[in-house]
Amino acid sequence: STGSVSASPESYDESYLIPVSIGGTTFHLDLDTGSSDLWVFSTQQPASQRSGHTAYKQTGTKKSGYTWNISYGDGSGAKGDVYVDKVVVGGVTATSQAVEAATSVSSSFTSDTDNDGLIGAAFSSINTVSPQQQLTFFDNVKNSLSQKLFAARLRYHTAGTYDYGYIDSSKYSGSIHYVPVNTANGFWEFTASGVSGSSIADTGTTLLYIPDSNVDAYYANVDSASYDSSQGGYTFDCDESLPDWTVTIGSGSITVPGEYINFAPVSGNTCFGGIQSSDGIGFNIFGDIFLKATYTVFDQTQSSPRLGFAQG
Ligand SMILES: CC[C@H](C)[C@H](NC(=O)[C@H](C)NC(=O)[C@@H](CCSC)NC[C@@H](N)Cc1ccccc1)C(=O)O
Repeated sequence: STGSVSASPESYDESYLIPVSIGGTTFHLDLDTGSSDLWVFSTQQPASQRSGHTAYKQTGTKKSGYTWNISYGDGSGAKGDVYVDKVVVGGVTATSQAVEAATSVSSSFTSDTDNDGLIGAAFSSINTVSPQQQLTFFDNVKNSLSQKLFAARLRYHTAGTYDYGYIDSSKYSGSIHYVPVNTANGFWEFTASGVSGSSIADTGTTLLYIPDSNVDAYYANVDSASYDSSQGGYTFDCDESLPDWTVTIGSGSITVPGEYINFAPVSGNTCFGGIQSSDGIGFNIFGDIFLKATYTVFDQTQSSPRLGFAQG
């Protein structure tokens, strides 16, 4: 089988949401290659905590005694219990998917009323369900796919797609360049030339986080840029045109247009940069600012997983 689903950006491309059918109800979820839990808002939460969200009514079979509890790098988190239900994404069906129903979520999830939860697409080894870890949607369906892969084509300020089971050559230029993935930490982790340390491809992270030295070198070419500790990152005049950022990954290179690196206004005519420091995180994070310039293939067709990057 194959399938394709639209990925619609929230304002400023903060995140990209896809329609997911769970037990016949459609939820708008953040497909997140940086985590491995499929969780949704549910009627088990206080009404005030789920106001404005589509909530799961536990249509599936409860996995008694199973719980989950996840924390994210931005300090947000959620927890709850576990059901098994039918999940459909872009026409691709998992008949018995672990659906993690929230009993509580942190305030940033409550306030983002476009988002009804996350569908994790990192490796199942970091799924948080206890006493037995559960498989991601991709792990559940990959054997049924024509090819064991999915591909992200996120776009700048407009809807993109996630393709399942096939590569759409109309969505990129040049060729796809593949690099090996280290799965030891459960992420789609790879090495990028000229960027020290390990990097992860994370569709669920908004910005591009790279080491201080790379960040400083980039903004040295932006006259109005400075590090603003009150905003927690580099800011600059919204009207200043920004240089492109190019990186070599394996045998290919990807260029992020400067326009994409103006993330959003923070106050008046001051804008917040899409490139920020990864120091203190433990990984570089190639989030949406980078991914929206690419066609990225999350590939398990070989004996070991690999990532493919092409210019979008
Ligand atoms: C503080 C938590 C650390 C980062 C770690 N958690 C993780 O690595 C989790 C799985 N992944 C994440 O926190 C990040 C990757 C961090 S790099 C280590 N990706 C998922 C995140 N963007 C999902 C999200 C989407 C929208 C709003 C908020 C959050 C842990 O549990 O130990």
